[in-house]
Amino acid sequence: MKTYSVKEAYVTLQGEGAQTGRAAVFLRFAGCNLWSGLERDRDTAVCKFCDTDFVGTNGVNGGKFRGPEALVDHVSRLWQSEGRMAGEEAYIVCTGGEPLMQLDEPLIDAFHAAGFRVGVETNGTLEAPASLDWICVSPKANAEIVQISGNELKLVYPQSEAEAQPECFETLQFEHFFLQPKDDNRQADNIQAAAAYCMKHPKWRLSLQTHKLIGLP
Ligand SMILES: C[S@@+](CC[C@H](N)C(=O)[O-])C[C@H]1O[C@@H](n2cnc3c(N)ncnc32)[C@H](O)[C@@H]1O
Ligand SMILES: Nc1nc2[nH]cc(C(=O)O)c2c(=O)[nH]1
Ligand code: SF4
Ligand SMILES: [Mg+2]
Repeated sequence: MKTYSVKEAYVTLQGEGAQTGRAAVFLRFAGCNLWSGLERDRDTAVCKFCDTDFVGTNGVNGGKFRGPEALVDHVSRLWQSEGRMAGEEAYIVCTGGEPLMQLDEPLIDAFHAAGFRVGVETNGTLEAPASLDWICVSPKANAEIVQISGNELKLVYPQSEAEAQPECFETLQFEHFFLQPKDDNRQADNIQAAAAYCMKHPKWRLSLQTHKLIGLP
């Protein structure tokens, strides 16, 4: 039976994109195909600006889970821990790392059977299962995008490479287009640049990482 490696899992509010403010279990899978996660490899990685520790299974509520049922039980317990009910608004966001390295149809089916709707945050380099309820693709320069449709495209901005400019993505099949300012040592400038771009190009909306503003994980 397949073993899922989870860095951490916790209930928070979705901080980004069109579902901002929605309560969800964040399920962070370990590992990514665009960076080892080790600081010594950052400069040579395909994706160099990651704001996340996704290495190993030692985070809060992390671990290895044998088979879909074990992981669904774990997530259901977290969702129900503060009186939230299984059912209509139960929501899980699968992220990472790159969740599509591990998230498969049997796991999505099991989440659905437990009453969850299932979203994913992906870098778009792997095809997303069609049974997902919400697909957020965040393309990265120098990484071919194969998942070219979904609910939202959320581009970290700015990325200097020509193939990662907003214009490259705006004909893809998404309902929402967001620019998310890159969180690095130039964050204030990046916010201003993203805001200016959105004002000039109304197809794009600004996605601030609102969880970071209010101290949520
Ligand atoms: C940590 S990634 C995990 C999911 C997937 N690997 C991906 O890249 O979409 C979650 C989201 O955070 C965004 N992100 C990562 N580093 C960021 C940073 N320094 N500033 C702003 N957004 C960032 C990603 O682009 C993605 O939308
Ligand atoms: N609150 C909160 N919202 C998020 N939306 C996407 C996130 C991610 O890291 O995938 C994230 C995250 O790490 N925390
Ligand atoms: S693809 Fe996502 S998880 Fe992987 S290094 Fe980039 S931002 Fe981080
Ligand atoms: Mg995050």
